[in-house]
Amino acid sequence: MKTVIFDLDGTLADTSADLIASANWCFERMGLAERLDPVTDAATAFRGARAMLTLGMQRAGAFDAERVEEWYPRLLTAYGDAICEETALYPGAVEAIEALRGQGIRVGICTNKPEGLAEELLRRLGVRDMFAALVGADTLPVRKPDARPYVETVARVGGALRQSLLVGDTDTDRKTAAAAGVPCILVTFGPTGEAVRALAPEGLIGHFDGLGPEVARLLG
Ligand SMILES: O=C(O)COP(=O)(O)O
Ligand SMILES: [Mg+2]
Repeated sequence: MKTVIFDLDGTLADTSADLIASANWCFERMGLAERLDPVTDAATAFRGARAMLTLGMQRAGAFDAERVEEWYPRLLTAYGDAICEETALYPGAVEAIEALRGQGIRVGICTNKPEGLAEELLRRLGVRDMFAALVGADTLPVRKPDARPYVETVARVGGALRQSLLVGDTDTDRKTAAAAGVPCILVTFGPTGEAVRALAPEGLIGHFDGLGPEVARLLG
């Protein structure tokens, strides 16, 4: 009944370039000269569509919360049209997940990407069938860091909460795991690097090679 639940953006896949391209598509149409950078603004991309819109508007000195909400669905539509141009799974992700599955460990995805976009991306990456369940930002009325999407993902893969953990990349994942009362492994290969240590996760991995040993240590 051991279960490992994965975040998607910034954890399983580097989606930053395609996310930022969709934000820049919006800024162009909004008449803003500001553009986000696919490398230096990657951490903001992993915080999602609203975070990217907010940053671009703030930098342009044109932040407007209503305008963020107005452009949010447009950004998602643009993103959905070009969701897998530059996006790639992180090295070793497939092998590490297959190894967990080979040990009978259940695996699922709990993401703050809207469910339809997450389903589409995983299909394009050819890995949707590896996961027994996927819960997205709009699957339930609440999203991470609320514990409910995580608890629901564990239930949908047929796992037991007390023998589960979350692998993620941000403080949202760390808070979600804490709210659910389960361990959290954070990845250090993303744009925040070793600084994720400050979030005091129960485990850290710098490469997917390290996942199996960390899961064994934390779930026994
Ligand atoms: O789109 C977001 O807000 C982040 O998505 P994630 O939860 O898969 O990292
Ligand atoms: Mg993430």
